[in-house]
Amino acid sequence: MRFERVRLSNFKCYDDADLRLDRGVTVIHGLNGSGKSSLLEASFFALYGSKGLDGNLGDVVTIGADDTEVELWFAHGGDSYHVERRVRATGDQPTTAKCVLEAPDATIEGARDVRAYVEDLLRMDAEAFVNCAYVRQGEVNKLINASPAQRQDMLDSLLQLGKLEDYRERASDARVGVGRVRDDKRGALSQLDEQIEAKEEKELHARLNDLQSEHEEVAAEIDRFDEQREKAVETRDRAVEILESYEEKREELASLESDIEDLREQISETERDREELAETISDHRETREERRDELGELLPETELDGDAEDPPSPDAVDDRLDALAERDDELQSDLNEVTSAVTEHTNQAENLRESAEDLESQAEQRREQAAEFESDVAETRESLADRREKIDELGERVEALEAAFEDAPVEFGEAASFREDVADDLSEARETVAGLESDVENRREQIEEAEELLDQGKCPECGQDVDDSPHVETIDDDRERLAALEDDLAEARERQSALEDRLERAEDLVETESEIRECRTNRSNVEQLVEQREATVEEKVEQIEQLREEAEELEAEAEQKREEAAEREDAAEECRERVAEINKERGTIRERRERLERVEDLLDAVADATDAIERLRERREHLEETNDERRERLVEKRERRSDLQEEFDEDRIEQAREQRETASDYVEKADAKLESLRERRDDLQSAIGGVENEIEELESLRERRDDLAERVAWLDSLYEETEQLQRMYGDLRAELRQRNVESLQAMLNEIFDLVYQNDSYARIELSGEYELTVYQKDGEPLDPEQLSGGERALFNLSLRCAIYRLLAEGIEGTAPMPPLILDEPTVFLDSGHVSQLVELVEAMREYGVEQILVVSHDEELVGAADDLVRVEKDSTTNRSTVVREEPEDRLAEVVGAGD
Ligand SMILES: Nc1ncnc2c1ncn2[C@@H]1O[C@H](COP(=O)(O)OP(=O)(O)OP(=O)(O)O)[C@@H](O)[C@H]1O
Ligand SMILES: [Zn+2]
Repeated sequence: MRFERVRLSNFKCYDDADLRLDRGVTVIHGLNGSGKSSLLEASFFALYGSKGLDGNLGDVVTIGADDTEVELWFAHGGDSYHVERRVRATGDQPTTAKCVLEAPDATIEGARDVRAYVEDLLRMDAEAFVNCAYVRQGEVNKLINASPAQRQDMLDSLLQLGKLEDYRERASDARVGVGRVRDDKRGALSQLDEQIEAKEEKELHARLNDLQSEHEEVAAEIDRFDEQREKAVETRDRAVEILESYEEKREELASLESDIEDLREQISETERDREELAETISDHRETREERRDELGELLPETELDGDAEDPPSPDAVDDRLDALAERDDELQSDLNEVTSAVTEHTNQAENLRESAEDLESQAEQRREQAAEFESDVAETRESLADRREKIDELGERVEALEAAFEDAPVEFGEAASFREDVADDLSEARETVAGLESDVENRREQIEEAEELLDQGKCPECGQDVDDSPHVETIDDDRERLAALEDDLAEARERQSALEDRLERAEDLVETESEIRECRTNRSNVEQLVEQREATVEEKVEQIEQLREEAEELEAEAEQKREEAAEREDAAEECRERVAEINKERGTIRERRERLERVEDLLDAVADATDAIERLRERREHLEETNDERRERLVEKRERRSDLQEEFDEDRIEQAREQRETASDYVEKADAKLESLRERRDDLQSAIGGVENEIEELESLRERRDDLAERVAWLDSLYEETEQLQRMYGDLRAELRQRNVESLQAMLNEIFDLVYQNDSYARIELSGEYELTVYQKDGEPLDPEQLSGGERALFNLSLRCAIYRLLAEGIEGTAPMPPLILDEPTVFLDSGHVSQLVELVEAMREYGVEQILVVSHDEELVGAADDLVRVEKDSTTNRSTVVREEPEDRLAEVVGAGD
């Protein structure tokens, strides 16, 4: 078994640490308190949980943190495993919040199950692990101080010798159990013996003999009495028989008397019945005659053949009745047909009359409509004449207005544009007049100013004083110009007024033009209206003609309908006559049928009477026969009675009575005797049965006793076997222990020799009772507790390694051993012994230990490592880290430092 990797989080002084571990020797080094031991403790905790801890579960959680996580990967027996635990320290009690072990074949959850699985896998619990593989810091004296018994327990459990003890105890339990059963059976056996003895004392066979001989005597006496009794019974029975035969005869006589009386009575009763029957017959004959008379009267009124003496057969009457019924049915169906024909014809006549009326009223409507249209046409024609006058008027007006354009400056239709042109010219002319008026005004003012200046002697142009008047010519020019302007103005004014006249004329023309247009439109509208009206009038005239034609047609149709209605009416009347005929015929048929039915009844009555007469006559004859028979029987019975009366003998009867009494007395007495004898015999019989039963019981008791004795013998031998087995397991354990003790002692001596250099001690002895003794060179024994501290450390190491080897060699292959873990093994050792320790580690590796983990800060041990792990604690945060170092580098460093 080998640790492959351990990962921590918040475990004691670690925040997070992840360390890979290889085969061979790994040395973990670092300063005191840096966390080396904690690293090993964590791995151990991963495997065993709280059982692997010295202290409280909560102590492993970093102070101030909520929870810690530890994961360990390890290889075992060729498979890989991974176990993970999380401890939560919040709340009152630290708890395992998670615990999972992933094995190749399963995943185990829960602290208890995981621990059980690990114990089973490694075949050791936490205690055993510590004892063989994990030498904890400061536990140097643990094994040395232990008592031999403790050592024995420890080694037995490591070597699994405890199992043998279990077997031995089981064998012992079995032995005790068998012993208890055997003792029970023995008790039962002695009880049986006692019962058998008690039964034998009763001398059962002698008693059986006595009872049997008495039984035989009683049986013989019973036989004798039986014989006597039988004879008496015979005598008695014979007497009884005789008496009984006489009794029977007496009874027969009595019954004969009563029979004779009965027969006589019956005969006379039957004769009375016959009288009555004769009367009934004559009644029936009378009735039959009456019916025949009535038939004689009725028959001639029917079409039937025959008379009262030779009446027609009922079948002939039936045939007649059937024929009449058939005819009646025919008439009935005819009647139905004719009746419905009456209804049909009447309905049709009614319908035809109605439609004639309807047609007539339609014709009337047509005529009224035509008259209405005629008056409409007359009215329309009058209004048309008015309209035509209006058209002529409008034509004249248009002609009058058009005359205005004959001497006009423009053609019809151009008046509007003409007016526009004139208006434009006029406004131009007005502007010209205004412009000229203002020019004239300005010029006049200028001239007046110049004249004023001139009057004052100044230049009219520049306002300078004028010596002579050089500029006077200018005023004259101006005056000329003013005159010209005034001429222009007059001219312009004339043109304006001419244009004003012309505009007036243009506006008149525009107005005339629009009036002409209006008149024309009106005329064409009226013309159109007239045209329409004329068309309407024509249409109406045509309609009037058509309406009148239609009225005539409708009237003709109505006339036809009335004729048809009359025809229907006639047909209905015919049918009604037919109904009357049918009803009459049916009346006669009914009468004839009633008559025939009466004939039928009478024929039935005659036949019934004839039948009754015949039946009654037969009955009367039968009664006569019966009475003849009875009379014969009466004669026989009287003869038998006189015979019996002769046979009676009173003496013989008396004798028989006496014999019967004597015999009966004897039988009674014999019965009483026999009863007491039989009782006795039965008592004897049951006494014999009881004794026989007891003898049988005795036999079965003897059989049971034999069986039980056999079983006790078998239990004895079984008890012996279990005893042997118990002893064997005990011996085996002692033997195995002895062998282990010898091996362990040899290994212990070998290893101690290897590590202990001083020559003080000869050998170490391990006794069968696990006493440890160290022998000095001079042969003096020494308790290991008396050794020096360093010697004790070496002794302890040797013992642990020896145990480890013993186990490894003893159970190699089946359960690979855990890593050998040494925590601070160099404490108490001088430098020389440290070298020896290096040797021991080497030796253990050579013995085949797969993985050795050593915690030490000793340089020499560090030098011997395959892998080196340094643990450091940050002094400010107080948190530890792990680093893997290369041993060569370290060596070089050490060498370098030594220079
Ligand atoms: N729950 C905890 N939280 C934080 N720190 C802890 C906790 N428990 C213990 N420590 C600290 O962790 C350190 C670990 O001690 P450990 O025994 O692992 O050291 P070491 O390297 O083996 O020392 P030495 O060489 O003296 O044996 C100690 O300094 C201790 O104070
Ligand atoms: Zn430590």
